[in-house]
Amino acid sequence: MAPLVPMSQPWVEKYRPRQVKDVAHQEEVIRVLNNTLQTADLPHMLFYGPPGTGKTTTALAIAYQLYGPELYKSRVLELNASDDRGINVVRTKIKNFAAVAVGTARKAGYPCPPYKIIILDEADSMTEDAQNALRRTTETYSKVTRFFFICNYISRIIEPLASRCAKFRFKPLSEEVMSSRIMHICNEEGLNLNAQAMSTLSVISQGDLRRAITYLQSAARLFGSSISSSDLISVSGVIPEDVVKSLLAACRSGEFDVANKEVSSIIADGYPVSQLMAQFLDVIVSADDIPDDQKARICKKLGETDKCLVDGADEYLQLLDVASETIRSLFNMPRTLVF
Ligand SMILES: Nc1ncnc2c1ncn2[C@@H]1O[C@H](COP(=O)(O)OP(=O)(O)OP(=O)(O)O)[C@@H](O)[C@H]1O
Repeated sequence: MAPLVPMSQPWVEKYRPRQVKDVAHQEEVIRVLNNTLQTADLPHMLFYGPPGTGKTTTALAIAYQLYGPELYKSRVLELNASDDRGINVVRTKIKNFAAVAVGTARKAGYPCPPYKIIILDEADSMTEDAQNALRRTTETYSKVTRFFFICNYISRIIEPLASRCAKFRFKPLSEEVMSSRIMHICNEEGLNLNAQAMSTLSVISQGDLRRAITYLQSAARLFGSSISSSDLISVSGVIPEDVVKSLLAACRSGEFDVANKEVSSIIADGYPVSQLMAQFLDVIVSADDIPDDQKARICKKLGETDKCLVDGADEYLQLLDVASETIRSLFNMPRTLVF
């Protein structure tokens, strides 16, 4: 077995870009922000987009480039998902920090503007009351404090708050960008990842670089410096492709007993059904030989089943329901025809 790789710091932190210009794949956002950094006169900002695409990294980099290591701690307040998100935190912690004015400071190489920054990660998990209270706080203290709101879903940020910010959308990272960042980490950490493992990592991380780096570090910790595709699958909780394909093959047989046997075996093996459904959806959507109307029927059932699972329904019955509807769709059986 290859030697195990000693770990200390999480690699997502170790390889987090420190400068705005080093954030990959968000050229448009970075161009505008670099211009803004020249004047050091920032508006309130709202960064939104899928997970692991560089939103937090960009906010931290801007703050660092403005204040440098010495002033950073006193000028920047970071609040993330582990902090309380209710109205009380807005009335106390945020307000207390935002209200105190700061003067101009001089630190060589850093603009040190005369305002502070509050970075609110996962702002879309804040209650509506808290967001309303924040709206007033951002207005009242806008001369002395700038806010960076970070979220995945902009629709969950109340309009009066969103409209007070410059909005920046972060795109999911392309496979090439993910691969090049991963290659960089592999080179630095002395890891060996073949082309198949790289492609698997890209597929299972779905454009989320944080997830890709975390899987890579977990695999290195468990399997050493030579990492295979199956090592990555086993640390990711992703269901092996052949299990998903066997379920579809069983449905294609058109026989309920065959599908039921496959479903029972999947449940007995303990695979999480909601994850299986997500992967089954990908297989259905990308199947060239399934006509659109059949795909639509199966996708609708997957959506209904997903909701049932969230509400606590039985995994075996839900998976069997998906398999049954898949057979019905593939063989154009009317809904009333039940096995
Ligand atoms: N565009 C990018 N360029 C370079 N590295 C990136 C980029 N996006 C993500 N990363 C890497 O992934 C890690 C996580 O990124 P980050 O915390 O910025 O994601 P995020 O968009 O804020 O995600 P979330 O919505 O889950 O908070 C970073 O430490 C960095 O190593």
